Amino acid sequence: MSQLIRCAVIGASGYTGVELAALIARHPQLELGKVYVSAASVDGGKQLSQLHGRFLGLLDLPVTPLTDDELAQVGKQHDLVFLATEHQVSTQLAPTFLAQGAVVMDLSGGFRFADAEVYPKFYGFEHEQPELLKKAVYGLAEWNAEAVKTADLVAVPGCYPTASLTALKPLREAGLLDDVQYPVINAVSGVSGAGRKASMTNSFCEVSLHPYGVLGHRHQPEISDQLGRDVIFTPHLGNFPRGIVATVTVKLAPGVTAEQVSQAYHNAYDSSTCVRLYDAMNQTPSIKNVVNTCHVDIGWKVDEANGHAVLIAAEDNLLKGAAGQAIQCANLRFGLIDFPFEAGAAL
Ligand SMILES: NC(=O)C1=CN([C@@H]2O[C@H](COP(=O)(O)OP(=O)(O)OC[C@H]3O[C@@H](n4cnc5c(N)ncnc54)[C@H](OP(=O)(O)O)[C@@H]3O)[C@@H](O)[C@H]2O)C=CC1
Ligand SMILES: CC(=O)N[C@@H](CCC(=O)OP(=O)(O)O)C(=O)O
Repeated sequence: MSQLIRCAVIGASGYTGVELAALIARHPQLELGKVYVSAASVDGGKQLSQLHGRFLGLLDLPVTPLTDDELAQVGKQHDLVFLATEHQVSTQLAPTFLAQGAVVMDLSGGFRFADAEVYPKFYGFEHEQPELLKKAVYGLAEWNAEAVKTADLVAVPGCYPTASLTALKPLREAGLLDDVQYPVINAVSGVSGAGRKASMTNSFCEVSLHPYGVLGHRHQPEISDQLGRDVIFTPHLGNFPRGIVATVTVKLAPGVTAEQVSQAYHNAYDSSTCVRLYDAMNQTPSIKNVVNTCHVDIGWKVDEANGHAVLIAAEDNLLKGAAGQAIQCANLRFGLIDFPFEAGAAL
């Protein structure tokens, strides 16, 4: 493919949006077109690198307010539109860009469920595009690559589901999990997981380390839906900026050995450039090893005597948990190189 794919980012001043813009700007086969904020945003017209100094020299371009005039053009002027916007905003914008002929990658949860009934219960709004829910493809890149290759609307997974599903799916698909006992997922996220907008719960003096969304977080149905079985999921907010560690306790099917578990991971991921395996936990996956990368690191340990295993996944919530996975999906959809995973790629 010689022609560059022209990309727009909606919500570019946000934490995932700016990471997307930076990945696109460095991608040899993508071209960064316009980057947008809401029509009335206080940041309209400012340089992206003025809002995020880390990208000075790379993202010296203004953020454009998404006015009605702009809205009428985005999907005509770009081949690919990334939505790094809040869930309901994404559901309102996606149909317009699709109708204009663009491919849409949505980082929100707005299209992650085929069943519209999930939305009032877990997202607090009625979904107004139930027909699009059936067309959207869940963009867990290592598991849905074939479907992503032909999708016009990709629902990029949530950050916690990416870590949890990457750890659990190899065992589930290989039939190694016990049928009765729910996998138990405890995960800790850095504060950027909550976005850039100020709020009391995310303010410096309020954040310590605490669970939230207990038995009611919207990522529980997302993980269960994609895994094909119920789980217990408890997220925690930690006092660091970015990264997620998910520690998952599972009961194994009767007689499953450590060797079978190891084999399932290698079968699933040996050809993946994104997933790194920590065999036998000689090292423990940690945020330090994945932050500012697009990798998800997986470790595990099996106790054959009691039939349980502990699985650990670590990722950068803004990269493999959001923008990096969106770029993986764009690579699949447009038949591009495996950037940013190919040798020598710098983030
Ligand atoms: N943060 C994370 O770790 C992850 C986030 N996600 C999802 O990705 C999406 C973006 O998250 P995040 O980057 O954290 O969010 P932020 O709050 O950091 O950014 C939101 C962006 O959207 C813009 N925006 C708000 N309303 C509109 C609108 N009507 N039209 C256009 N732009 C708008 C905001 O700018 P302004 O308000 O100035 O217009 C800002 O640029 C969310 O759906 C989130 O759930 C998914 C995985 C991980
Ligand atoms: C720390 C924190 O607040 N994290 C966010 C999850 C971010 C994410 O993955 O976003 P989606 O909403 O797109 O699924 C939360 O728990 O709501």
